[in-house]
Amino acid sequence: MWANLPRILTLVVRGFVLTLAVLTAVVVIRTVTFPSYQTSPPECKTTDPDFIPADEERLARFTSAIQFQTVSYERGVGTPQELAKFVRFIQKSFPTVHSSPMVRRDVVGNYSLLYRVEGSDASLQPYMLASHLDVVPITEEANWEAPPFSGQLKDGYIYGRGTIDAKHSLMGSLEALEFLLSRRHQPKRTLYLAFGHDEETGGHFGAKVIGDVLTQRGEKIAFILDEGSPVGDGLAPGVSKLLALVSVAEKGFLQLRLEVNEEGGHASMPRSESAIGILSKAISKLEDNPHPNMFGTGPEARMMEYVATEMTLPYRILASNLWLFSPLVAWVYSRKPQTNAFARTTTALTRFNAGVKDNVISPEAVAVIDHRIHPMSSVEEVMEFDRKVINDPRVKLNVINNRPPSPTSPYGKDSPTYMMLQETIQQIYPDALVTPTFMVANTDTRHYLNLSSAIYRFNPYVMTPSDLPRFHGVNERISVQNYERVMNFYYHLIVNMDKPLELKRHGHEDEL
Ligand SMILES: CCCCCCCC/C=C\CCCCCCCC(=O)NCC(=O)O
Ligand SMILES: [Zn+2]
Ligand SMILES: [Zn+2]
Repeated sequence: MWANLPRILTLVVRGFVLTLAVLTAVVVIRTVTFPSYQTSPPECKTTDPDFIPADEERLARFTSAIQFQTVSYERGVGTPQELAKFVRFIQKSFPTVHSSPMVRRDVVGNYSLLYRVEGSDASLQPYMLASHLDVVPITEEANWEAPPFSGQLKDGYIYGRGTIDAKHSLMGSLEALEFLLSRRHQPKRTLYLAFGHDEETGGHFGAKVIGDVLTQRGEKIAFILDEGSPVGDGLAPGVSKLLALVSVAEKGFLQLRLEVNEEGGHASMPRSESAIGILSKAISKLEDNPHPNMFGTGPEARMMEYVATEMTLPYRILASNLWLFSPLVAWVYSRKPQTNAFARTTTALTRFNAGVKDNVISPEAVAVIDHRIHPMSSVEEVMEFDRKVINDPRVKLNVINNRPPSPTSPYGKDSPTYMMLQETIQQIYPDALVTPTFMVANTDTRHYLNLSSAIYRFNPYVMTPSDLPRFHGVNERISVQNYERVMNFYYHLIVNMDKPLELKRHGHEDEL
Protein backbone atom coordinates (compact mmCIF):
# COMPACT_ATOMS: atom_id res chain seq x y z
CA MET A 1 0.00 0.00 0.00
CA TRP A 2 2.62 2.59 1.11
CA ALA A 3 4.83 1.52 -1.79
CA ASN A 4 2.01 2.47 -4.19
CA LEU A 5 1.39 5.87 -2.65
CA PRO A 6 3.66 7.89 -4.99
CA ARG A 7 1.97 6.22 -7.99
CA ILE A 8 -1.52 6.97 -6.63
CA LEU A 9 -0.58 10.59 -5.89
CA THR A 10 0.89 10.98 -9.36
CA LEU A 11 -2.33 9.61 -10.90
CA VAL A 12 -4.47 11.97 -8.80
CA VAL A 13 -2.35 15.01 -9.75
CA ARG A 14 -2.41 13.98 -13.42
CA GLY A 15 -6.19 13.54 -13.29
CA PHE A 16 -6.57 16.95 -11.69
CA VAL A 17 -4.29 18.66 -14.23
CA LEU A 18 -6.04 16.91 -17.12
CA THR A 19 -9.50 17.95 -15.85
CA LEU A 20 -8.28 21.52 -15.41
CA ALA A 21 -6.80 21.54 -18.93
CA VAL A 22 -10.02 20.19 -20.45
CA LEU A 23 -12.16 22.68 -18.52
CA THR A 24 -9.87 25.56 -19.56
CA ALA A 25 -9.98 24.44 -23.19
CA VAL A 26 -13.81 24.25 -23.13
CA VAL A 27 -14.06 27.68 -21.48
CA VAL A 28 -11.68 29.26 -24.03
CA ILE A 29 -13.40 27.63 -27.02
CA ARG A 30 -16.86 28.64 -25.80
CA THR A 31 -15.67 32.19 -25.13
CA VAL A 32 -14.20 32.71 -28.59
CA THR A 33 -16.96 30.90 -30.48
CA PHE A 34 -19.92 32.17 -28.48
CA PRO A 35 -22.62 33.38 -30.93
CA SER A 36 -23.47 37.06 -31.15
CA TYR A 37 -27.15 37.91 -30.77
CA GLN A 38 -26.68 41.54 -31.75
CA THR A 39 -27.70 42.83 -35.17
CA SER A 40 -26.30 45.93 -36.80
CA PRO A 41 -28.52 49.01 -36.49
CA PRO A 42 -30.89 49.71 -39.39
CA GLU A 43 -29.47 51.88 -42.16
CA CYS A 44 -32.59 54.01 -41.98
CA LYS A 45 -31.89 56.26 -39.02
CA THR A 46 -33.99 59.13 -37.71
CA THR A 47 -34.00 61.82 -40.34
CA ASP A 48 -34.77 65.51 -39.96
CA PRO A 49 -38.28 65.70 -41.41
CA ASP A 50 -39.16 62.70 -39.23
CA PHE A 51 -37.91 64.33 -36.06
CA ILE A 52 -40.05 65.62 -33.19
CA PRO A 53 -38.06 68.32 -31.39
CA ALA A 54 -38.51 68.89 -27.67
CA ASP A 55 -39.41 72.51 -28.40
CA GLU A 56 -40.83 75.02 -25.96
CA GLU A 57 -44.43 74.12 -26.70
CA ARG A 58 -43.96 70.39 -26.14
CA LEU A 59 -41.90 70.93 -23.00
CA ALA A 60 -44.57 73.27 -21.65
CA ARG A 61 -47.21 70.59 -22.23
CA PHE A 62 -45.08 68.03 -20.42
CA THR A 63 -44.44 70.43 -17.52
CA SER A 64 -48.19 71.03 -17.20
CA ALA A 65 -48.84 67.27 -17.19
CA ILE A 66 -46.50 66.90 -14.21
CA GLN A 67 -48.37 69.62 -12.31
CA PHE A 68 -51.54 67.51 -11.98
CA GLN A 69 -51.24 65.72 -8.65
CA THR A 70 -52.79 62.47 -9.83
CA VAL A 71 -51.65 60.48 -6.80
CA SER A 72 -52.81 56.93 -6.08
CA TYR A 73 -52.65 56.13 -2.35
CA GLU A 74 -54.37 52.79 -1.75
CA ARG A 75 -56.49 50.41 -3.76
CA GLY A 76 -59.57 52.51 -4.65
CA VAL A 77 -58.15 55.63 -2.96
CA GLY A 78 -56.81 58.14 -5.43
CA THR A 79 -57.30 61.74 -6.48
CA PRO A 80 -60.45 61.78 -8.64
CA GLN A 81 -60.61 65.56 -9.08
CA GLU A 82 -57.00 65.77 -10.27
CA LEU A 83 -57.55 62.84 -12.63
CA ALA A 84 -60.63 64.52 -14.10
CA LYS A 85 -58.66 67.77 -14.59
CA PHE A 86 -55.75 65.87 -16.14
CA VAL A 87 -58.11 64.08 -18.57
CA ARG A 88 -59.54 67.47 -19.65
CA PHE A 89 -56.02 68.85 -20.05
CA ILE A 90 -55.04 65.94 -22.30
CA GLN A 91 -58.10 66.51 -24.46
CA LYS A 92 -57.26 70.21 -24.86
CA SER A 93 -53.54 69.62 -25.44
CA PHE A 94 -53.82 67.26 -28.40
CA PRO A 95 -56.48 68.83 -30.62
CA THR A 96 -55.70 66.81 -33.75
CA VAL A 97 -55.90 63.49 -31.93
CA HIS A 98 -59.17 64.50 -30.28
CA SER A 99 -60.85 65.80 -33.42
CA SER A 100 -59.69 63.20 -35.92
CA PRO A 101 -62.44 61.06 -37.44
CA MET A 102 -59.94 58.18 -37.27
CA VAL A 103 -59.77 58.32 -33.49
CA ARG A 104 -62.32 56.98 -31.05
CA ARG A 105 -61.72 57.83 -27.39
CA ASP A 106 -63.45 56.02 -24.55
CA VAL A 107 -63.21 57.06 -20.93
CA VAL A 108 -63.15 53.76 -19.09
CA GLY A 109 -63.73 53.21 -15.36
CA ASN A 110 -64.41 56.97 -14.95
CA TYR A 111 -60.85 58.23 -15.60
CA SER A 112 -58.84 55.76 -17.67
CA LEU A 113 -58.42 56.50 -21.36
CA LEU A 114 -58.66 54.12 -24.28
CA TYR A 115 -57.96 55.49 -27.76
CA ARG A 116 -58.54 53.51 -30.92
CA VAL A 117 -56.84 54.91 -34.02
CA GLU A 118 -58.46 53.25 -37.01
CA GLY A 119 -55.96 51.74 -39.44
CA SER A 120 -56.65 51.64 -43.18
CA ASP A 121 -56.08 47.88 -43.41
CA ALA A 122 -58.64 46.01 -41.32
CA SER A 123 -56.93 42.71 -42.03
CA LEU A 124 -54.02 43.65 -39.76
CA GLN A 125 -54.29 42.91 -36.03
CA PRO A 126 -54.23 46.05 -33.89
CA TYR A 127 -51.41 46.78 -31.44
CA MET A 128 -51.41 48.74 -28.20
CA LEU A 129 -49.19 51.27 -26.42
CA ALA A 130 -49.89 51.52 -22.69
CA SER A 131 -49.01 53.85 -19.85
CA HIS A 132 -50.76 55.34 -16.83
CA LEU A 133 -52.12 58.65 -15.57
CA ASP A 134 -51.42 58.19 -11.87
CA VAL A 135 -48.28 58.59 -9.78
CA VAL A 136 -47.10 57.49 -6.33
CA PRO A 137 -47.17 59.95 -3.42
CA ILE A 138 -44.08 62.05 -2.76
CA THR A 139 -41.66 61.46 0.09
CA GLU A 140 -39.09 63.74 1.72
CA GLU A 141 -40.37 66.90 0.03
CA ALA A 142 -37.65 68.98 1.69
CA ASN A 143 -34.95 67.02 -0.15
CA TRP A 144 -36.27 67.70 -3.63
CA GLU A 145 -34.13 69.99 -5.74
CA ALA A 146 -37.29 71.38 -7.33
CA PRO A 147 -40.85 71.12 -6.03
CA PRO A 148 -42.18 67.61 -6.83
CA PHE A 149 -45.25 68.76 -8.74
CA SER A 150 -43.63 71.72 -10.47
CA GLY A 151 -42.38 70.15 -13.68
CA GLN A 152 -39.58 72.70 -13.30
CA LEU A 153 -36.84 72.75 -15.92
CA LYS A 154 -33.44 72.90 -14.24
CA ASP A 155 -30.02 72.26 -15.81
CA GLY A 156 -31.52 70.30 -18.71
CA TYR A 157 -33.83 68.16 -16.53
CA ILE A 158 -37.57 68.32 -15.95
CA TYR A 159 -38.27 67.58 -12.29
CA GLY A 160 -41.36 66.06 -10.79
CA ARG A 161 -43.38 63.02 -9.83
CA GLY A 162 -44.31 61.11 -12.96
CA THR A 163 -41.46 62.32 -15.18
CA ILE A 164 -40.07 58.76 -15.50
CA ASP A 165 -43.04 56.82 -14.10
CA ALA A 166 -44.88 57.24 -16.37
CA LYS A 167 -46.19 60.55 -17.71
CA HIS A 168 -43.22 60.56 -20.10
CA SER A 169 -44.68 57.66 -22.10
CA LEU A 170 -48.26 58.90 -21.80
CA MET A 171 -47.37 62.36 -23.12
CA GLY A 172 -44.64 61.05 -25.45
CA SER A 173 -46.94 58.63 -27.26
CA LEU A 174 -49.67 61.29 -27.58
CA GLU A 175 -47.12 63.79 -28.95
CA ALA A 176 -46.06 61.18 -31.52
CA LEU A 177 -49.65 60.52 -32.54
CA GLU A 178 -50.49 64.24 -32.72
CA PHE A 179 -47.39 64.79 -34.91
CA LEU A 180 -48.34 61.93 -37.19
CA LEU A 181 -52.03 62.81 -37.56
CA SER A 182 -51.30 66.49 -38.12
CA ARG A 183 -49.32 65.37 -41.16
CA ARG A 184 -52.49 63.70 -42.41
CA HIS A 185 -51.02 60.26 -42.02
CA GLN A 186 -53.44 57.40 -41.48
CA PRO A 187 -51.76 54.33 -40.01
CA LYS A 188 -52.34 51.06 -41.84
CA ARG A 189 -52.59 49.06 -38.65
CA THR A 190 -55.13 49.97 -36.00
CA LEU A 191 -53.49 51.29 -32.87
CA TYR A 192 -54.76 51.46 -29.30
CA LEU A 193 -53.42 53.80 -26.65
CA ALA A 194 -54.39 52.59 -23.18
CA PHE A 195 -53.83 54.76 -20.11
CA GLY A 196 -54.95 53.34 -16.76
CA HIS A 197 -55.61 55.64 -13.82
CA ASP A 198 -54.59 53.42 -10.87
CA GLU A 199 -51.56 51.44 -12.01
CA GLU A 200 -49.68 52.34 -8.85
CA THR A 201 -52.27 50.54 -6.72
CA GLY A 202 -52.78 47.49 -8.91
CA GLY A 203 -54.84 48.77 -11.86
CA HIS A 204 -58.03 47.16 -10.49
CA PHE A 205 -60.31 50.01 -11.60
CA GLY A 206 -58.38 51.21 -14.68
CA ALA A 207 -56.35 48.71 -16.71
CA LYS A 208 -58.53 45.84 -15.47
CA VAL A 209 -61.60 47.56 -16.95
CA ILE A 210 -59.72 48.44 -20.17
CA GLY A 211 -58.77 44.76 -20.48
CA ASP A 212 -62.41 43.75 -19.94
CA VAL A 213 -63.67 46.24 -22.55
CA LEU A 214 -61.23 44.93 -25.17
CA THR A 215 -62.05 41.32 -24.30
CA GLN A 216 -65.77 42.03 -24.70
CA ARG A 217 -65.02 43.57 -28.10
CA GLY A 218 -63.29 40.29 -28.98
CA GLU A 219 -59.99 42.08 -29.70
CA LYS A 220 -56.78 40.15 -30.19
CA ILE A 221 -53.76 42.42 -30.04
CA ALA A 222 -50.63 41.78 -32.15
CA PHE A 223 -48.38 43.23 -29.49
CA ILE A 224 -48.51 45.41 -26.41
CA LEU A 225 -45.84 47.81 -25.20
CA ASP A 226 -46.05 49.23 -21.68
CA GLU A 227 -43.67 51.08 -19.34
CA GLY A 228 -40.75 48.90 -18.30
CA SER A 229 -37.03 48.53 -18.10
CA PRO A 230 -34.81 51.34 -19.43
CA VAL A 231 -31.78 51.74 -21.64
CA GLY A 232 -29.08 51.12 -19.06
CA ASP A 233 -25.88 53.13 -18.91
CA GLY A 234 -23.55 51.31 -16.53
CA LEU A 235 -26.38 49.25 -15.04
CA ALA A 236 -25.18 45.80 -16.07
CA PRO A 237 -21.83 44.52 -14.78
CA GLY A 238 -19.27 44.14 -17.56
CA VAL A 239 -21.28 46.03 -20.20
CA SER A 240 -19.82 49.38 -21.21
CA LYS A 241 -22.17 50.13 -24.12
CA LEU A 242 -25.74 51.33 -23.65
CA LEU A 243 -27.93 48.32 -22.96
CA ALA A 244 -31.59 48.48 -23.99
CA LEU A 245 -33.43 46.14 -21.65
CA VAL A 246 -36.63 44.84 -23.22
CA SER A 247 -38.69 43.00 -20.63
CA VAL A 248 -40.33 39.97 -22.20
CA ALA A 249 -41.65 38.81 -18.84
CA GLU A 250 -42.47 40.24 -15.45
CA LYS A 251 -41.88 39.04 -11.91
CA GLY A 252 -44.85 37.95 -9.82
CA PHE A 253 -45.63 39.60 -6.52
CA LEU A 254 -46.94 38.74 -3.08
CA GLN A 255 -47.88 41.43 -0.62
CA LEU A 256 -48.25 40.11 2.91
CA ARG A 257 -49.61 41.71 6.05
CA LEU A 258 -47.81 40.37 9.11
CA GLU A 259 -49.73 40.77 12.32
CA VAL A 260 -49.02 40.04 15.98
CA ASN A 261 -51.64 40.41 18.72
CA GLU A 262 -50.51 40.13 22.35
CA GLU A 263 -51.66 41.47 25.66
CA GLY A 264 -51.04 45.22 26.03
CA GLY A 265 -51.12 47.20 29.22
CA HIS A 266 -49.20 49.61 31.44
CA ALA A 267 -45.62 50.32 30.34
CA SER A 268 -44.42 50.01 33.96
CA MET A 269 -45.14 46.24 34.04
CA PRO A 270 -43.97 44.81 30.71
CA ARG A 271 -43.96 41.10 29.92
CA SER A 272 -40.78 39.57 28.53
CA GLU A 273 -42.04 39.81 24.92
CA SER A 274 -44.27 42.38 23.26
CA ALA A 275 -46.21 42.40 20.00
CA ILE A 276 -43.65 44.88 18.67
CA GLY A 277 -40.71 42.70 19.76
CA ILE A 278 -42.18 39.51 18.30
CA LEU A 279 -42.91 41.17 14.97
CA SER A 280 -39.48 42.82 14.87
CA LYS A 281 -37.79 39.43 15.30
CA ALA A 282 -39.90 37.98 12.46
CA ILE A 283 -38.97 40.88 10.20
CA SER A 284 -35.28 40.57 11.07
CA LYS A 285 -35.36 36.87 10.23
CA LEU A 286 -36.88 37.66 6.83
CA GLU A 287 -34.24 40.28 6.10
CA ASP A 288 -31.42 38.00 7.30
CA ASN A 289 -32.64 35.07 5.21
CA PRO A 290 -33.17 36.22 1.64
CA HIS A 291 -35.02 33.93 -0.75
CA PRO A 292 -32.71 31.55 -2.63
CA ASN A 293 -30.49 32.92 -5.37
CA MET A 294 -32.03 31.54 -8.59
CA PHE A 295 -29.72 33.27 -11.01
CA GLY A 296 -29.24 31.28 -14.19
CA THR A 297 -32.51 29.36 -13.96
CA GLY A 298 -34.76 31.91 -15.70
CA PRO A 299 -34.80 34.50 -18.50
CA GLU A 300 -31.86 36.36 -16.89
CA ALA A 301 -29.56 33.62 -18.20
CA ARG A 302 -30.67 34.46 -21.76
CA MET A 303 -29.92 38.12 -21.08
CA MET A 304 -26.32 37.16 -20.26
CA GLU A 305 -26.07 35.18 -23.50
CA TYR A 306 -27.39 38.12 -25.51
CA VAL A 307 -24.68 40.44 -24.28
CA ALA A 308 -21.85 37.93 -23.73
CA THR A 309 -19.86 38.79 -26.85
CA GLU A 310 -19.99 42.51 -26.05
CA MET A 311 -18.77 42.32 -22.47
CA THR A 312 -15.38 43.16 -21.04
CA LEU A 313 -13.10 40.08 -21.14
CA PRO A 314 -13.54 38.73 -17.58
CA TYR A 315 -17.33 39.03 -17.82
CA ARG A 316 -17.30 37.68 -21.36
CA ILE A 317 -15.62 34.52 -20.09
CA LEU A 318 -18.17 34.18 -17.29
CA ALA A 319 -21.23 34.92 -19.45
CA SER A 320 -20.14 32.54 -22.24
CA ASN A 321 -19.70 29.77 -19.70
CA LEU A 322 -22.64 29.94 -17.36
CA TRP A 323 -22.64 26.12 -17.28
CA LEU A 324 -19.53 26.51 -15.10
CA PHE A 325 -19.61 30.01 -13.66
CA SER A 326 -23.31 30.46 -12.91
CA PRO A 327 -22.73 30.37 -9.11
CA LEU A 328 -20.01 33.03 -9.40
CA VAL A 329 -22.20 35.32 -11.54
CA ALA A 330 -25.08 34.68 -9.13
CA TRP A 331 -22.90 35.96 -6.30
CA VAL A 332 -21.77 39.03 -8.28
CA TYR A 333 -25.41 39.84 -9.08
CA SER A 334 -26.53 39.45 -5.48
CA ARG A 335 -24.23 42.27 -4.35
CA LYS A 336 -26.21 45.26 -5.66
CA PRO A 337 -29.94 45.88 -5.22
CA GLN A 338 -30.55 46.46 -8.94
CA THR A 339 -28.85 43.22 -10.02
CA ASN A 340 -29.95 41.23 -6.97
CA ALA A 341 -33.53 41.84 -8.17
CA PHE A 342 -32.69 39.65 -11.21
CA ALA A 343 -31.26 36.86 -9.10
CA ARG A 344 -34.01 36.09 -6.61
CA THR A 345 -37.41 36.78 -5.15
CA THR A 346 -36.93 40.04 -3.27
CA THR A 347 -38.26 40.97 0.16
CA ALA A 348 -39.08 44.61 0.88
CA LEU A 349 -40.44 45.75 4.21
CA THR A 350 -42.73 48.62 3.20
CA ARG A 351 -44.80 49.36 6.31
CA PHE A 352 -44.41 48.93 10.05
CA ASN A 353 -47.05 50.20 12.46
CA ALA A 354 -47.54 49.78 16.17
CA GLY A 355 -48.20 51.76 19.30
CA VAL A 356 -50.38 54.71 20.25
CA LYS A 357 -48.63 56.28 23.23
CA ASP A 358 -45.23 56.36 24.95
CA ASN A 359 -46.44 54.65 28.14
CA VAL A 360 -48.88 52.13 26.62
CA ILE A 361 -47.71 48.64 25.60
CA SER A 362 -49.17 48.12 22.15
CA PRO A 363 -51.35 45.01 21.91
CA GLU A 364 -50.88 44.94 18.14
CA ALA A 365 -48.05 45.27 15.63
CA VAL A 366 -48.48 45.18 11.87
CA ALA A 367 -46.02 45.14 8.98
CA VAL A 368 -46.32 44.83 5.22
CA ILE A 369 -43.88 42.85 3.10
CA ASP A 370 -43.73 43.34 -0.66
CA HIS A 371 -42.16 40.35 -2.41
CA ARG A 372 -41.37 40.38 -6.15
CA ILE A 373 -41.27 36.78 -7.26
CA HIS A 374 -38.54 35.41 -9.52
CA PRO A 375 -39.95 34.01 -12.81
CA MET A 376 -38.91 30.49 -11.80
CA SER A 377 -40.62 30.59 -8.40
CA SER A 378 -44.27 30.78 -7.30
CA VAL A 379 -46.56 32.48 -4.79
CA GLU A 380 -46.91 29.20 -2.86
CA GLU A 381 -43.14 28.68 -2.66
CA VAL A 382 -42.62 32.20 -1.32
CA MET A 383 -45.32 31.83 1.31
CA GLU A 384 -43.92 28.48 2.44
CA PHE A 385 -40.40 29.91 2.66
CA ASP A 386 -41.55 32.86 4.80
CA ARG A 387 -43.47 30.62 7.20
CA LYS A 388 -40.40 28.42 7.70
CA VAL A 389 -38.09 31.38 8.24
CA ILE A 390 -40.39 33.13 10.73
CA ASN A 391 -41.19 29.86 12.48
CA ASP A 392 -43.48 31.52 15.02
CA PRO A 393 -47.24 30.80 15.08
CA ARG A 394 -47.88 34.09 16.87
CA VAL A 395 -47.04 35.94 13.64
CA LYS A 396 -50.06 35.75 11.34
CA LEU A 397 -49.44 36.03 7.59
CA ASN A 398 -52.35 37.48 5.61
CA VAL A 399 -52.21 37.80 1.83
CA ILE A 400 -53.08 41.31 0.65
CA ASN A 401 -52.54 40.71 -3.04
CA ASN A 402 -50.62 38.35 -5.27
CA ARG A 403 -49.85 37.40 -8.88
CA PRO A 404 -47.71 34.61 -10.28
CA PRO A 405 -44.82 35.57 -12.56
CA SER A 406 -46.02 36.38 -16.09
CA PRO A 407 -45.62 34.17 -19.15
CA THR A 408 -42.63 34.98 -21.38
CA SER A 409 -43.33 36.73 -24.68
CA PRO A 410 -41.53 35.64 -27.86
CA TYR A 411 -38.16 37.26 -28.53
CA GLY A 412 -35.19 36.96 -30.85
CA LYS A 413 -34.98 36.54 -34.58
CA ASP A 414 -38.04 34.33 -34.80
CA SER A 415 -40.27 37.02 -33.35
CA PRO A 416 -41.05 39.78 -35.90
CA THR A 417 -42.57 42.06 -33.26
CA TYR A 418 -39.54 41.80 -30.96
CA MET A 419 -37.27 42.49 -33.96
CA MET A 420 -39.38 45.48 -34.92
CA LEU A 421 -39.03 46.79 -31.38
CA GLN A 422 -35.28 46.17 -31.52
CA GLU A 423 -35.04 48.03 -34.82
CA THR A 424 -36.98 51.01 -33.45
CA ILE A 425 -34.72 51.14 -30.39
CA GLN A 426 -31.67 51.10 -32.66
CA GLN A 427 -33.07 53.99 -34.68
CA ILE A 428 -33.02 56.10 -31.53
CA TYR A 429 -29.93 54.46 -29.99
CA PRO A 430 -27.77 53.25 -32.93
CA ASP A 431 -24.96 52.09 -30.65
CA ALA A 432 -27.03 50.32 -28.03
CA LEU A 433 -27.11 46.60 -27.43
CA VAL A 434 -30.63 45.24 -27.17
CA THR A 435 -31.44 42.33 -24.89
CA PRO A 436 -34.49 40.50 -23.63
CA THR A 437 -34.84 40.54 -19.87
CA PHE A 438 -37.60 40.48 -17.30
CA MET A 439 -39.22 43.29 -15.40
CA VAL A 440 -38.29 43.39 -11.74
CA ALA A 441 -41.33 45.55 -10.89
CA ASN A 442 -44.91 45.21 -12.09
CA THR A 443 -47.08 46.92 -14.67
CA ASP A 444 -50.67 47.16 -15.88
CA THR A 445 -49.90 44.42 -18.42
CA ARG A 446 -51.04 41.89 -15.79
CA HIS A 447 -54.58 42.85 -16.90
CA TYR A 448 -53.82 42.40 -20.59
CA LEU A 449 -52.41 38.88 -20.56
CA ASN A 450 -55.36 37.33 -22.40
CA LEU A 451 -55.30 39.98 -25.16
CA SER A 452 -51.87 39.20 -26.58
CA SER A 453 -49.05 36.70 -26.35
CA ALA A 454 -46.50 39.37 -27.29
CA ILE A 455 -46.26 41.77 -24.34
CA TYR A 456 -43.17 43.94 -23.85
CA ARG A 457 -42.22 46.42 -21.14
CA PHE A 458 -39.69 49.07 -22.08
CA ASN A 459 -38.91 52.70 -21.29
CA PRO A 460 -37.04 54.41 -24.15
CA TYR A 461 -34.87 56.59 -21.88
CA VAL A 462 -31.33 56.18 -20.55
CA MET A 463 -30.81 55.44 -16.85
CA THR A 464 -27.58 55.33 -14.86
CA PRO A 465 -27.25 53.54 -11.50
CA SER A 466 -27.70 56.85 -9.65
CA ASP A 467 -31.05 57.37 -11.42
CA LEU A 468 -32.64 54.16 -10.12
CA PRO A 469 -33.53 55.51 -6.64
CA ARG A 470 -35.51 58.27 -8.38
CA PHE A 471 -38.24 55.70 -9.21
CA HIS A 472 -40.83 56.27 -6.46
CA GLY A 473 -38.11 58.30 -4.68
CA VAL A 474 -36.91 61.88 -4.34
CA ASN A 475 -35.85 64.05 -7.26
CA GLU A 476 -37.63 62.05 -9.93
CA ARG A 477 -36.62 63.74 -13.18
CA ILE A 478 -36.07 63.22 -16.90
CA SER A 479 -33.57 65.02 -19.10
CA VAL A 480 -34.92 67.02 -22.02
CA GLN A 481 -32.79 64.84 -24.28
CA ASN A 482 -34.42 61.70 -22.89
CA TYR A 483 -37.93 63.12 -23.27
CA GLU A 484 -37.12 63.96 -26.89
CA ARG A 485 -35.95 60.37 -27.41
CA VAL A 486 -39.20 59.10 -25.87
CA MET A 487 -41.37 61.09 -28.32
CA ASN A 488 -39.28 60.04 -31.30
CA PHE A 489 -39.20 56.42 -30.21
CA TYR A 490 -43.02 56.25 -30.22
CA TYR A 491 -43.18 58.08 -33.53
CA HIS A 492 -40.80 55.62 -35.19
CA LEU A 493 -42.57 52.69 -33.60
CA ILE A 494 -45.91 53.78 -35.06
CA VAL A 495 -44.30 54.26 -38.48
CA ASN A 496 -42.50 50.90 -38.28
CA MET A 497 -45.68 49.08 -37.33
CA ASP A 498 -47.08 49.98 -40.74
CA LYS A 499 -44.39 48.00 -42.50
CA PRO A 500 -45.06 44.32 -43.07
CA LEU A 501 -43.79 42.62 -39.94
CA GLU A 502 -42.92 39.36 -41.68
CA LEU A 503 -40.96 40.90 -44.55
CA LYS A 504 -37.52 42.41 -44.77
CA ARG A 505 -36.86 45.56 -42.85
CA HIS A 506 -34.34 48.10 -44.00
CA GLY A 507 -32.66 45.58 -46.31
CA HIS A 508 -31.88 43.27 -43.39
CA GLU A 509 -34.15 40.37 -44.29
CA ASP A 510 -31.45 37.85 -43.48
CA GLU A 511 -31.56 39.05 -39.89
CA LEU A 512 -35.20 38.21 -39.27
C1 LIG B 1 -28.16 43.11 -15.56
C2 LIG B 1 -29.01 44.20 -15.80
C3 LIG B 1 -29.03 45.14 -14.71
C4 LIG B 1 -30.06 46.13 -14.94
C5 LIG B 1 -30.45 46.68 -13.74
C6 LIG B 1 -31.50 47.69 -13.64
C7 LIG B 1 -32.70 47.54 -14.27
C8 LIG B 1 -33.74 48.30 -13.60
C9 LIG B 1 -34.91 48.00 -14.31
C10 LIG B 1 -36.04 48.56 -14.11
C11 LIG B 1 -36.34 49.50 -13.05
C12 LIG B 1 -37.56 50.16 -13.45
C13 LIG B 1 -38.60 50.07 -12.45
C14 LIG B 1 -39.77 50.81 -13.01
C15 LIG B 1 -40.93 50.54 -12.26
C16 LIG B 1 -42.12 51.17 -12.82
C17 LIG B 1 -43.33 50.38 -12.65
C18 LIG B 1 -43.97 50.50 -11.30
O1 LIG B 1 -43.69 51.36 -10.48
N1 LIG B 1 -44.91 49.62 -11.03
C19 LIG B 1 -45.54 49.48 -9.78
C20 LIG B 1 -44.86 48.48 -8.93
O2 LIG B 1 -44.11 47.64 -9.41
O3 LIG B 1 -45.09 48.50 -7.71
ZN1 LIG C 1 -45.43 53.18 -13.66
ZN1 LIG D 1 -44.50 53.27 -10.31
